This record gives sequence, C-alpha cells and structure tokens, in this order.
Amino acid sequence: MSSYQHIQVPSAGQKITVSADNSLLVPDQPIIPFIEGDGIGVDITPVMLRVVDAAVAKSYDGRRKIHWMEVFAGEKSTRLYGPDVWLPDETVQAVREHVVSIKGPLTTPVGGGIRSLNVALRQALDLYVCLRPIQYFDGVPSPLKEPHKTNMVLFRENSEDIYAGIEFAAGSEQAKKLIALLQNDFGIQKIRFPETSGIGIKPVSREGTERLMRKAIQYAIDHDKPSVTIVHKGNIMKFTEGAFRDWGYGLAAKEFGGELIDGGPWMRVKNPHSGKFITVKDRVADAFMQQILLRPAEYSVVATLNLNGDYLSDALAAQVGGIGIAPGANLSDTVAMFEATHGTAPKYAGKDYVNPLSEILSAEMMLRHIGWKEAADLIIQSLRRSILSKKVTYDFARLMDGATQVSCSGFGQVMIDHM
Ligand SMILES: NC(=O)C1=CN([C@@H]2O[C@H](COP(=O)(O)OP(=O)(O)OC[C@H]3O[C@@H](n4cnc5c(N)ncnc54)[C@H](OP(=O)(O)O)[C@@H]3O)[C@@H](O)[C@H]2O)C=CC1
Ligand SMILES: O=C(O)CCC(=O)C(=O)O
Ligand SMILES: [Mg+2]
Repeated sequence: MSSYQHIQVPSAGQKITVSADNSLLVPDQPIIPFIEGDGIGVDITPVMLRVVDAAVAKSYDGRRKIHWMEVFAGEKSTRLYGPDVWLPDETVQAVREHVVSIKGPLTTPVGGGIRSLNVALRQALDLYVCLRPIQYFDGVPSPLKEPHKTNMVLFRENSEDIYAGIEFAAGSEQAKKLIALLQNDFGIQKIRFPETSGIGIKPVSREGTERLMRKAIQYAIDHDKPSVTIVHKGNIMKFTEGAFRDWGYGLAAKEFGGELIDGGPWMRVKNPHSGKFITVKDRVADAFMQQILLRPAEYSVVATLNLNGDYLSDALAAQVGGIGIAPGANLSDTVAMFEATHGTAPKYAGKDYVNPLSEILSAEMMLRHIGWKEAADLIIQSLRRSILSKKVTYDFARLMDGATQVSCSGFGQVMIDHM
C-alpha cells in the first residue's frame, strides 16, 4: 500500500485493478477516491456519497460496500499542502492507482491565475474521452415542448484543442516571438493588431481524433444507436476542425467498414450485433446548435472537439432540465474519473441549496462502469420517483407547478426515502 502525506487510506477495502485486456477487476469492497471540490462541492459531494452508500447497501445487503478515500485538489489542497499546491502529485497518483474515482467541481479563475485543475487532471491521466449523456426524465422542467426527444450521448475530445492551454498573453515575450515568426517566416500579414494580440494554439491530431471517434462508434454499436454525428467548424478551421471531420470519417471506413452513402461524405457502418446500419454524418457546429433545438430526435451519439463539446454539453443539458442534472465521465482506456458537467456555482457555495443530481448521476455512471448495475438502477428508479414526488431543489422548483422546494441534502434524503 502506498504511503501518502495527507491522504488517509481506509482501513478496509481493496483497490480496483485492470486485467491484461483492460477490463476491470472490482472487489466487493473497493476503495474509491473522491475529490470534494470547491464551491458547491462541499454541498453536493457529501450528498452524493450518502445516496450512493444507501443504494449500494440496499442493493447488496451489506455484501458490497464502497470504502471512500478523500483525495485533495483545489482550495482544500492549498489549505492542507501549502498555498501554491493546487493539485498534489499524490492525488494524481492515488487516482491513477485506484483506477476509478469521482470528483466535485474545481474553480478556475478567468483571465489570470492558475490554469484549470480539471483540465490538468484530464491531461495528467490522459482521460481523452469526456462522455456526457443527455437524457430526459419525466417531470423535469424543460424549456422544450417535447423534451424526451433530446436523447444524446456526447463524446467530447478531452486532451487537445484550444484546451491544451498553449497561449501567451498580449505583449509577452512569447507572444511577440510567435507573432514575429508568423509574420517573418510564414508571411502572415493578417494579424489585425499584432502589438496587442494574445496568441492561442489549437493542436488537433489524427491520433487524438481517431481514438475519440473509435470510442464513439463503438458506443453506438454496443448501445444499438442509430447515428454518430461529427460536430466541427471545419469550414473555417480547415486543418484542425476540418481534419477532425475527415479523420473521423476515415476511421469509420478503416476500422468499422464504413461505406459512403450517395457518394459521401456521410457513411453507414453495419452494427455487427444488431445487423442495423449506423449513419455516420457531420454537422457544422453553428447549424448543429439550432438543429438540436428544432430537430433533436435526429441526433444520437455526437463526437466533437474539446471546446465545442464544452459549449454543447451545457446547451444540451438545458434542454433536459439544466446543468443541475448533467452528469459525466472522463475516461482513458483504463482510468475513469466521474464528474458533473457544471462548475462550482460560487454564489451558492456552502448554502445547502443546489441540485446534487449531476454528481449523483455521475456516480450512477460510475456504478454502471464497475458493473454494479443493481445499485445504478436503484438510483435511477429513485430519481424518477423523487422527481414525480415534486420535492425538488430550487432549480426545478422555480419552473414546476405545485413543487415543494427542498435543500440539497433534503433532496438527497428524498432520494434515499424513495429507494
Ligand atoms: N468540471 C469542473 O470542475 C468545472 C468547473 N467550472 C468552474 O466553476 C466555476 C464557476 O463557473 P460558472 O461559469 O459560474 O458555471 P457553473 O456551472 O458553476 O454555474 C453556472 C450556473 O449554473 C447553475 N448551476 C450550476 N450547478 C448547479 C447545480 N448543482 N444545481 C443547480 N444549478 C446549478 C446555476 O444557475 P442559476 O444561477 O440559474 O441558479 C449557476 O449559477 C468557474 O471557476 C469554472 O471555471 C466550470 C465548469 C466545469
Ligand atoms: O475547468 C474548468 O474550470 C471548466 C471546465 C468545463 O467547463 C468543462 O469541463 O465542462
Ligand atoms: Mg463546461
């Protein structure tokens, strides 16, 4: 067992491990690390832990139990490890060694200050898929007339794009050098205000695109989905977003036997399990943004780049009730870290007010990921009953007729009562 500086290893429980074919070996008493998170993390994470413990206890009569191990990042880490230590090495190490973990949101300042710890964790562990399902539950208030028609699974590339964090401030030596290089060696004369421009770099690779696309198509096959849509802005950013589209289609052809439909570029891939065809298509991101509102039923699995995926996940969440009910997972081929789509919502921090469902549903994805289907199903069943009971947090209560508003922990209790 590793020795850590501040992480307390539970006295019972074992690590989840990975077998040679990358499948998980999950003991009945796994140790699972969690990061509480900044802002509303202090509210939602304890509620998530209670709800998950209740679902596991009820589903397995005590035979199975999660031994939670708190690991630290963000503001809590600076209080423990020192003012400059936002993401201790031992946190990354513990998350890697324990294979499956869950985290609350972490703050990233706008403009200056530290770079995103969320992105740093994804990069350090090469969690290259950000998987965000968008699903409607009956009774959840939505701005749409037919919210159940929005049923998508977003595969957001999680390791590249402008999110790589390669940017240089206006006036910095690096920005000046890069601008000079572009002007002198590449003949670029169209930087409108070279003296006062910041510069950002957008790396998008074939390998990065292909591994993301492989997961998206495989997901469509495994879950018998009708289509995979590549969303990009390839008309403007030809060699990054346009290449993402082309490499995506290329991968569909090369590895999944994709055939052109009517001369292309759309393709069809045969699902070897169901025998049905999966349409692989693409949409330019702006057009896609209007179609998800007007014709959401036409979209199922979506594969996109990092920044598009960030915007789209909140926009799609709004269609089915908002980012209070928007879960997610960050995945590599082995390590998985589950986290809500939303951030730290600082104005509500510590008020026991917000909706804990995004993090609870992220935990539900985690339970399914480790094969604890009964506990995951129980959480979904209880969620459905809890929504129909109309005892909900402020975000739903303000849009629901006849609702009783409950606190964040109060909603956790409503869910436990409905198990
Ligand atoms: N993965 C992560 O850890 C993420 C971190 N962040 C970080 O979080 C910080 C705050 O970001 P911000 O732009 O305010 O976005 P947030 O997602 O934190 O919050 C925006 C709004 O969304 C609603 N909301 C968020 N969470 C919930 C919830 N659990 N229940 C109900 N409603 C919710 C609230 O809406 P309303 O005002 O209508 O009540 C809130 O004001 C930033 O530092 C950002 O970088 C952002 C996204 C992801
Ligand atoms: O890292 C952050 O602060 C924001 C990340 C984010 O918005 C996301 O992953 O959806
Ligand atoms: Mg986001």
